[in-house]
Amino acid sequence: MILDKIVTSKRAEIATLKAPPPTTAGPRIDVAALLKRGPKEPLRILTEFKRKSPSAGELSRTLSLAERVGAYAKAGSSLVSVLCDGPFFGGSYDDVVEARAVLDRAGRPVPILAKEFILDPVQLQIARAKGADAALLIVRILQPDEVTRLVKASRECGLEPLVEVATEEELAIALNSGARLIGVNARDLDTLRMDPVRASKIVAAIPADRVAVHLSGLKTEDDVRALSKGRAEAALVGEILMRQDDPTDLLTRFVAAARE
Ligand SMILES: O=P(O)(O)OC[C@@H](O)[C@@H](O)c1c[nH]c2ccccc12
Repeated sequence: MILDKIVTSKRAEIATLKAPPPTTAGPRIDVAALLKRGPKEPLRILTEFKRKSPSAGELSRTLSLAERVGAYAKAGSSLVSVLCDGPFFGGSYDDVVEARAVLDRAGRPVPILAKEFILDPVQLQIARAKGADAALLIVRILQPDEVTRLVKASRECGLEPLVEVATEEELAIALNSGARLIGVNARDLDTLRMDPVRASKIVAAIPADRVAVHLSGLKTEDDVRALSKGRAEAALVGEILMRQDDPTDLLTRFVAAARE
C-alpha cells in the first residue's frame, strides 16, 4: 500500500531531522477565524502546490513556485497548501519559505498549510520555523492519543492543526482531539480511490463549532457550486490547478462559482 510506503520512508527521514531553535512568536494568522464561513459568506477556495503525486504523476512545472503561488493569491485563494514531502510529492520545507515570501506581499493574510505526513513534533517545529501557519495531521497514520498530542504540539509551536479524516470513526477521533479545522479527504489514502458521496456525508456530520474543509478530487465549477451549497466552509483544490500551466483562469472561475 502506498501509504505504508510513505510512512516507512517518513520514519527514516524523521531520524535525520534536527529541531530548529524554538520560535516564541504566536500564530501569525488566525487560520480558523479566517476560514470560518459566516451566514451568506462564500465557500473558501484553498489551493495546493505540488510537483507530482502518487495518484496524478508529474504535474505542471511551467511556472516557478513563486509565480504559481503568486497567481493563486491574486486569483483569490484563501490558503495555500505546500507539499513538504520530497520522495512522493517533489516538495521540501524550503518550498514553505519561498511561498511565505510571496504571500507576505499579497496585501491580505494568506496562510500556508504545511502538507506533510506528520508523525513527530520535530516536523511541526520545522514547518513553523520555515513560515507555515497550519499543519496537516492525518488520522489514518496516527494512534488516537498521538492525534491529541500532535494537535497540542502544533498549537504550542504556533501552528493551527488541520486534522484529516476519511471515515466516521476517524471523525470521532479528530473531534475528540480538540482540532478546530477538520478536513475530510474524498480520496482514500490507501487505495487512492475517490468517494465523494462518503466524504459529503462525513462533512455534514461535522459540528458547527468546527471548520469543515473538503479535501481532494474537485475538477469543475459544478463541483465547487455543489459543495458551496452544503456544510463545507472551504475546499482544497490541488491536482486540477497543478495540471494547468497557468492556473489563473480556472481558479478565478472556481472562486466565482463559490460566490454564486
Ligand atoms: O489534488 P486534489 O485531488 O485536488 O487534492 C488536494 C489535496 O486534498 C490532496 O493533495 C491531499 C489530501 N490529503 C493529503 C495528504 C497528503 C498528501 C496530499 C493530500
